[in-house]
Amino acid sequence: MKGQPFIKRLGFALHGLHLAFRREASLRLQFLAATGALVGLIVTAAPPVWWAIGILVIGLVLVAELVNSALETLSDLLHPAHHPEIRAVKDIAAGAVLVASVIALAVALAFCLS
Ligand SMILES: Nc1ncnc2c1ncn2[C@@H]1O[C@H](COP(=O)(O)OP(=O)(O)OP(=O)(O)O)[C@@H](O)[C@H]1O
Repeated sequence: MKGQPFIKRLGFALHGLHLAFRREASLRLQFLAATGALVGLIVTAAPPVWWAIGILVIGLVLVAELVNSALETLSDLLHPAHHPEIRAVKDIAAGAVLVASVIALAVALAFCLS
């Protein structure tokens, strides 16, 4: 499947986003939070630098959540039974989402205090 045209690869990526959004409640929640953050930037007429920072941290959280979802899906397919290493994979991926979310909260706090 290597060397597909760009439009096809774009289709695969959009399919992945659609699947993740349909399957993962946590991604839908993060998306809702991201929408809330963008509305907050609009209503406060935030300066461009805060838009840039806000969009970066929103992207960081959503990307972490998408990678976490992909790893969960792969783990469940390859090893549906309980295994300490599957637990490690899932917990580390969840840790990545936690780190991204704490960074996003810290940025939101800094914005509120600015
Ligand atoms: N096959 C497994 N072996 C060992 N531990 C597992 C396994 N599946 C899940 N776990 C443990 O349960 C936790 C939750 O796993 P699960 O796949 O339900 O992820 P989740 O974060 O609840 O998923 P979602 O993001 O879809 O809500 C994992 O972080 C891990 O600690």
